[in-house]
Amino acid sequence: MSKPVVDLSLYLVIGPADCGGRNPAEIAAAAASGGATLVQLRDKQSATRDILALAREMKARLDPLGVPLIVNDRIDVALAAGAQGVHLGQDDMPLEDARRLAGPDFVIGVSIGSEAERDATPLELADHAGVGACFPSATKADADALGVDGLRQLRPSLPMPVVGIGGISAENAADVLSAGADGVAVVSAICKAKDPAAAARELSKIIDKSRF
Ligand SMILES: Cc1ncc(COP(=O)(O)OP(=O)(O)O)c(N)n1
Ligand SMILES: Cc1ncsc1CCOP(=O)(O)O
Ligand SMILES: [Mg+2]
Repeated sequence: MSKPVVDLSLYLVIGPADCGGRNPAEIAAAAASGGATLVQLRDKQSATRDILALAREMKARLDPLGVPLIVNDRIDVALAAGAQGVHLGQDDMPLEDARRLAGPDFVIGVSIGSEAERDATPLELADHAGVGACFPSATKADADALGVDGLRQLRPSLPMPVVGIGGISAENAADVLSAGADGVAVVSAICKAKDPAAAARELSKIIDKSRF
């Protein structure tokens, strides 16, 4: 097996808490059909076996669409579900341990929110970085907002592809890309939309346009 190709352009981060009672796996599949290029299951509350069951359902729906699945925080769940990768923040499992457990072909994303976090991270062990919060986020109220200027400042010192995250919407996605991000990661902009596929299509158009 070789390392899956990951396109960070439109990265949906999603879990039961974001979906107002709708099925996260259905929303993820709708978003993928609308142009989401990568999906992260982020469930901070459910029992392990429920997270695993949801990861399996998501993977079964996303595989036929060619969209990889990343699991937030839980490398055990990611491996058990056969997901393509894991996302680890600064308080999660250290990258050295994750890489040793999962091997070279597993996709590992890391959160970077400041120069200090960058300096404390073995950057060579991560495949990509989530940088944020770009803007204040109701989804993760404890995340300090860097602003696009913070992203612009950090970007040149990060040797891997970067996705901006936090408070990103159709109104500001182009600013995040012009600050140097390779893609945008969103929760609310898709999960809270009445029509998640249409929301993904709109973001996807904005991303395509801002590349030319
Ligand atoms: C793509 C992406 N970037 C950053 C994060 C945040 O990770 P973390 O700091 O570990 O916070 P939690 O999401 O675990 O609350 C992310 N999940 N995805
Ligand atoms: C997981 C995460 N990490 C930094 S901000 C954030 C939440 C992003 O959610 P939203 O797109 O709704 O602001
Ligand atoms: Mg985390």
